[in-house]
Amino acid sequence: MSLSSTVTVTVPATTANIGPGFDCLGAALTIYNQFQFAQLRTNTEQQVDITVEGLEADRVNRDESNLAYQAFVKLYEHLGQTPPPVEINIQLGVPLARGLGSSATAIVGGLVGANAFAGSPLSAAEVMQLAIAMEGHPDNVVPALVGGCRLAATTSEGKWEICEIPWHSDIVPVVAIPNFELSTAEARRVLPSDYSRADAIFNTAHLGLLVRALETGNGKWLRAALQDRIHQPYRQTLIPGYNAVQDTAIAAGAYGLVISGAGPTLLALTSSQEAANVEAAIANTWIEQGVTPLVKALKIDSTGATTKEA
Ligand SMILES: Nc1ncnc2c1ncn2[C@@H]1O[C@H](COP(=O)(O)OP(=O)(O)OP(=O)(O)O)[C@@H](O)[C@H]1O
Ligand SMILES: N[C@@H](CCO)C(=O)O
Repeated sequence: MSLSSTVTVTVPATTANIGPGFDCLGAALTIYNQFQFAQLRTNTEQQVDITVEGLEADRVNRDESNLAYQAFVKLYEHLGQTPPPVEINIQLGVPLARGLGSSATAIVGGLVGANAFAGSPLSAAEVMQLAIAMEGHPDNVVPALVGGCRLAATTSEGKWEICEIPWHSDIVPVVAIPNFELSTAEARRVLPSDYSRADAIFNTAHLGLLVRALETGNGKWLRAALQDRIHQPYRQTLIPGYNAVQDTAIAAGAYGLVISGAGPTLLALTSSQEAANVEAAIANTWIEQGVTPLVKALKIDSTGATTKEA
């Protein structure tokens, strides 16, 4: 099998949970990270040479602890092979630790890059299983790999069943990315380990309604469906100004506003008509609350990770 000498993997950001879909629902967004892998020619024991450029580049590790490299090694370990020495160039467009799936881009980039580098021995489904195992939950890595909005559920054999959730073209995702980080680990620590039957029923009903609302574009359903009792009530306190921004976004015409992934980015869903109003209202209110956000209307990426080999 002929092996590629350079592999470039482009991976979209993702927004996970979307209100009631904690740890099972996520969508790919039109912001991207790029990971380029090339053979490292060296006479030393050096295994990896990492360069990072773009947004917040100085915040990413350049040693063997780098998550994209860890994923690269993981795939070779899975194959029972020693990973080759590799040069990795990372171009960052997805802000780090903001609830937009930056870690998922690194995991997907490393696994997909290693698989292509090794001559594609694993199927897309096998790469997906490895990615979910590395991230610990499917809601970022699955849409990062295959694009679109995806619901993931385990089968009785413990595998993952992935279902595409159609996203109505008039529902616009607006992200408000604040100027501070919140690690997923920290945002998971504040969650309880048990929930009441009432909360379980509440989220089951709202997730069902959300799936239908996303598909049909029914605004009345969407307004009700974005409520959640599993993670948001516990995480809101980690995000200054959350309630004020939510109120103002809804007053400006958003169907609702939720925490993107583990936060602190906030995600408003709105119609294309109201998107500009909602963007301005969120930005002004969060600034009044002392937080400087970057607010952007995005689209759903329908492709997921793409690979170029040279
Ligand atoms: N491009 C990258 N290359 C290497 N490591 C990365 C990259 N992007 C993120 N990481 C690692 O992932 C960490 C952030 O992961 P974390 O799960 O806390 O946030 P997130 O993935 O951005 O948010 P969320 O999971 O809520 O969407 C970073 O601190 C860094 O260690
Ligand atoms: N479902 C995850 C997404 C962030 O990785 C969480 O909310 O913790």
